[in-house]
Amino acid sequence: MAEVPTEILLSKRVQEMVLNDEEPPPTPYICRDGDTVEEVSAPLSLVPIIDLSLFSSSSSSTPCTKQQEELEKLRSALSSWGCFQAIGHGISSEFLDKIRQVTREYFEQPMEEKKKHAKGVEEFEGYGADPVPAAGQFLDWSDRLYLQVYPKDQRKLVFWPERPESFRGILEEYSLKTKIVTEIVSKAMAKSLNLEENCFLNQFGERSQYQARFNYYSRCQRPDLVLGLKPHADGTGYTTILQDEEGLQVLKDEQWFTVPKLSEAFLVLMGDQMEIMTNGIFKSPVHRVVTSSERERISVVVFYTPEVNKEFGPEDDLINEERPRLFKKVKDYADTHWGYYQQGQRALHTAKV
Ligand SMILES: O=C(O)CCC(=O)C(=O)O
Ligand SMILES: [Fe+2]
Repeated sequence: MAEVPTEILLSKRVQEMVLNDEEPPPTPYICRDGDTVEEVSAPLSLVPIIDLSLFSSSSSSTPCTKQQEELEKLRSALSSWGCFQAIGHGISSEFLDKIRQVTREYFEQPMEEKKKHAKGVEEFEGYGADPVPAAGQFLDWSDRLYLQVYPKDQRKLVFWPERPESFRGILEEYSLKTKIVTEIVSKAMAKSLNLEENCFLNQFGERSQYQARFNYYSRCQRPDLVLGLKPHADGTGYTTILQDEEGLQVLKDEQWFTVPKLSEAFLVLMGDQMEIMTNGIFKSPVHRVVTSSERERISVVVFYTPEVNKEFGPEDDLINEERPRLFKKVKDYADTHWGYYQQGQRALHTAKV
């Protein structure tokens, strides 16, 4: 088969190729041949579950025993896995189903409808795929809609779908609700490290960034050859991920652990910037998405990142003789991260002292 240039492939959607029966996947998507790392399936994978409802009465300065136990569980989860499944977050299961449903409806629309919000191959926002990666890097077997949500004055509404009609309203509501959850999580993370509860919120700043990414992972005839999303760590502060089917895997102890499907939960996953702020105590885990030959998968991801141009670094109280400073103060780390990501590499070393 003749090689199709990457730019041409990226101007066409994976979903389109699957619907047109243009499989097996073209070469730039083939990245798994000979992949030998062990995979641990969902029932056996013990991704920690944390009940956020135990933290919401956080005004009290002396946490009760149950809260204290959950804080310890949180600290241990983030120091080993770098992620946890959040329950008790205050967002109803009906609403989570609603956003999953509207995401599916969005992607199931005809291609012309989605292409109304298409991004250029070098842009971030809008409907399409990631910008063209560095030469020799693989392409992801997925399609996305990527939107800046907060600060509100940064929204580019031209990319916000008008169909399904309920889409914008549901995204607005989901963003407001996840914003509240990130406040609870940020405070709980601080308390779990015996820090002042607002310290991370202050580091993220008043104009912290929320980007929403809606992912559509088409089924693939050869899931053994492609990945929905290549292995990477997030360049964010942290990320929340709502899924409707299994497919996300987190690397721990040199094994891929599948994140189990829990309809009432979403995954909270540390990005590199939380690893920096906690002086390396919390881990930003490598993760990836595998595809299935039987069903497609959607996920709704919110990237939560410190405000643009704001310097941040390890909390002073986490630097001591036993744990010397590991990271410098940095700013706009997400940009550095992106440059490395496009070459299939991590950027965390650039922040090391
Ligand atoms: O779709 C998922 O489950 C994970 C998405 C992800 O890791 C990302 O968008 O960075
Ligand atoms: Fe990610």
